[in-house]
Amino acid sequence: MNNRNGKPFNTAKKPYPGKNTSAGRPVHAAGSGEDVKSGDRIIVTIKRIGINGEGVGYYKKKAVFVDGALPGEVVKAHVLKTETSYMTAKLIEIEKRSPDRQKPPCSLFEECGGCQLQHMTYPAQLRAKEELVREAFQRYARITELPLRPIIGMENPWGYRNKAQLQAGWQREQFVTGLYASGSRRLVDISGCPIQHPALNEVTNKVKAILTELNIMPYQERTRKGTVRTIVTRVGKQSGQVQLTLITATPWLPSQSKLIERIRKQLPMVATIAHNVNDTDTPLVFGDETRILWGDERLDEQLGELRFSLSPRAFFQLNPEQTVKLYDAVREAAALSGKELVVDAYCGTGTIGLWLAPQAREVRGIELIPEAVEDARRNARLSGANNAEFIVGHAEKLLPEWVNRGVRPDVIVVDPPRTGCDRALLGAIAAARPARLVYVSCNPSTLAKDCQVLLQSGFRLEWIQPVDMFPQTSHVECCTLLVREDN
Ligand SMILES: C[S@@+](CC[C@H](N)C(=O)[O-])C[C@H]1O[C@@H](n2cnc3c(N)ncnc32)[C@H](O)[C@@H]1O
Repeated sequence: MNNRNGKPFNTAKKPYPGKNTSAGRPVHAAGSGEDVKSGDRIIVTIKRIGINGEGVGYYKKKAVFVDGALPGEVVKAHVLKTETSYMTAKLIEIEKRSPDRQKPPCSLFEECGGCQLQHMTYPAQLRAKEELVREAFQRYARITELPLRPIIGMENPWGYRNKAQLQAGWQREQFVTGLYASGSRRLVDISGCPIQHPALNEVTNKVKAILTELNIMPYQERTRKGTVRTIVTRVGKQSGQVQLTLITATPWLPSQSKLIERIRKQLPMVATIAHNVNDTDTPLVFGDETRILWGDERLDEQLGELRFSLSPRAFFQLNPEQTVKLYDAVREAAALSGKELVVDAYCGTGTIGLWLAPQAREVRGIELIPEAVEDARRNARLSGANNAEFIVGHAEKLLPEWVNRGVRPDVIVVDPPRTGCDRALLGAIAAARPARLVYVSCNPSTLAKDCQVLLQSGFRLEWIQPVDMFPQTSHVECCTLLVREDN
């Protein structure tokens, strides 16, 4: 099950301060020496924020995860589960409140699985994210003196998301769209999300109303009846145009021409209406087949000076404003002089490779999804980058093949999914011995684990630049520079 970042859902539950389900149970203070069982209440001092946005404290040296608690707070919590090395507990009462606590601006924060940190002021979120990176490197790479740069935050940390992916459902005799609640398949009806670009909220709501008028029903997993599974919208930051994709469980879309006509009339900002079919039970949002029903095949987007053209399924960074800052950090890390061969592994639509192409001799990108590679090639043409080529394949297969054939990149950039780099890829990087390795990551834990492997194969960690790509959530992106020890 994925959330709207296309990442696994946070399985932790949101807090319900004030609800006490353990009446009559003893309250233990930390270090009292008593054994704690599930159902007991404990008093914990929260030290930091965990990877899913939960508060982390310690009870007799055992980590306690308390959803909704903030660093510096002393909380009374109801123990839910005890394991050998950790416990999970539910927040009952805040005994000492953090000055960083705020009323979550979105009324759905407690229910919706999208954001984890709205109960924290933005400066505190940024500090917590730096701590997450430090903690990951301490835990997984045993590095305590980390060359961590201050995180780059946003001036306005709202309305930044350029893409919304909302599940369709049927509730109270109505067509609703929303996200699943944390750790469940319960759909939370969302008619306006404050971290999304306002155009996405408007388009989704109007499309939902048009579908209702035309009696086109949402698909329901339980009954396997209905049509529309997901409404995906993506907005171009410069143009304000919206690419709309309706994902259906059925191979057809009823009342198609009326649907197109009404969308065009009521939503002039929609530049593409696409239809994707997903009739599988997998957690993947998109199926294999996408048809353009009306309008442009691709959405135009611009990052800095570069122009991009995006097909409905292609990956593109969700926060364009912060992406420019992230890619600038990549450019600084790559320190190109014009003579280098750069490999951009996990290149998506070629954005990083093309950012670097003007300063490189040659760029080669590797990407698994053929449509994304087509987009990358088109983007290279749009940007006039005739020194960049993009190849479909697994990075962990292609790079080792190239290295075996004697290819020696000067700079390798990797930007893998949350699971991190494949071991075969890390081995090939070690064998290729690039002067610089730039590791872009959205998961500090896998970044730290992979860095530990790379540090053992002759690289030195120069710096890590965290960038807040997803304000209000617990996600943090990092650009990390590793250089060869012998350089
Ligand atoms: C985090 S995205 C990065 C995309 C791009 N660098 C950007 O900034 O937009 C990771 C990309 O890796 C691709 N991918 C996943 N596994 C891969 C693999 N084994 N080999 C090559 N690409 C892969 C995904 O399709 C996705 O486009």
